[in-house]
Amino acid sequence: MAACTSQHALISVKPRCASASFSSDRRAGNVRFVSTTSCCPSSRKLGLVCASNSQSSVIEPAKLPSSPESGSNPKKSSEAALILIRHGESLWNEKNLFTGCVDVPLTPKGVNEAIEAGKRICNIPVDVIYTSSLIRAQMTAMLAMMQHRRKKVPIIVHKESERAHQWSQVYSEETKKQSIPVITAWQLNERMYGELQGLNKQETADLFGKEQVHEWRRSYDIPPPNGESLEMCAERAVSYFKEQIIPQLVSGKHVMIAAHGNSLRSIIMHLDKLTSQEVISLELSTGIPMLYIFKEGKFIRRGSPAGPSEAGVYAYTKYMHNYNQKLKQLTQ
Ligand SMILES: O=C(O)[C@H](O)COP(=O)(O)O
Repeated sequence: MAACTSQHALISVKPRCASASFSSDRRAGNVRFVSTTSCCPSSRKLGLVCASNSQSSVIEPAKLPSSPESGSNPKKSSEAALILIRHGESLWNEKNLFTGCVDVPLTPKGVNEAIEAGKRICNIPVDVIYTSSLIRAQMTAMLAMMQHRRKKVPIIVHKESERAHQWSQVYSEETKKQSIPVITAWQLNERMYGELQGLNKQETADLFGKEQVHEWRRSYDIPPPNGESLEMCAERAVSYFKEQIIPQLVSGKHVMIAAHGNSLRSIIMHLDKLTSQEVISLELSTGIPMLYIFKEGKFIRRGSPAGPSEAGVYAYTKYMHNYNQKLKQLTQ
């Protein structure tokens, strides 16, 4: 099970919590604004609230989520899962270097984080995966999906040229049903860090001052030198989310997005209606999945799904519970 290793963790990764306070309403709970060095003290739940079997606010049953029968053509449903996951630790995270749009792979620790993340979401239906165009997000998505109980094969969709599209066609409907399309989009990339890319974060703070560097890293509208502010990053990431991903959820497809600290911060800011002040304190740990339920046009934050051996995400909704039952039958 992943642990709260980050000094600033959005999410409690303790699998069970005494109470649950799921809400997309930013005023409703003690979610998301966290800065602590201790790991998950129950009195100070970090960010998201975890699964609990005693969860009482169960969403009404809906149609089964995509199942083997529905294949790549899931039925229209009134409820869809949205999983957000920041990539696991990269080689430059490890070295404390500003990374931005530089395409750096995961460390072994990052690989493990992705695998652990996969275990946490292994029971949640996934019909389509979105990742950035950067390898660390793609590795994370793939490694996480290797853990999924449904055992569908994630396949990157190549549309960069007509030939790439043609040459990657699959000619078996059955095989297609056993696949999950992975759509890569530069719009989900990390914010472009401009002239900070490749610099050491600590040395940059020593040189320019802690406050200045914090402003570059966390303010909403102040860009680092020749780079993107969070606002600029949101312009492309949130537009993409609205134009490409929401329609999938509306059609009942369950979506996973593997992306980056800042592209996801901008999406969460949108989902949770955070102000530009509030988003300053929003921190995402590497490799921790977050779950939202999309229902009747609204996003309901569901916390970090617990691992397979703990109280599962199926405690959240009957809909998920039904999917889980079906999955059990299939994989027995
Ligand atoms: O691009 C980077 O350096 C990190 O992935 C995110 O950096 P941040 O914590 O400074 O936003």
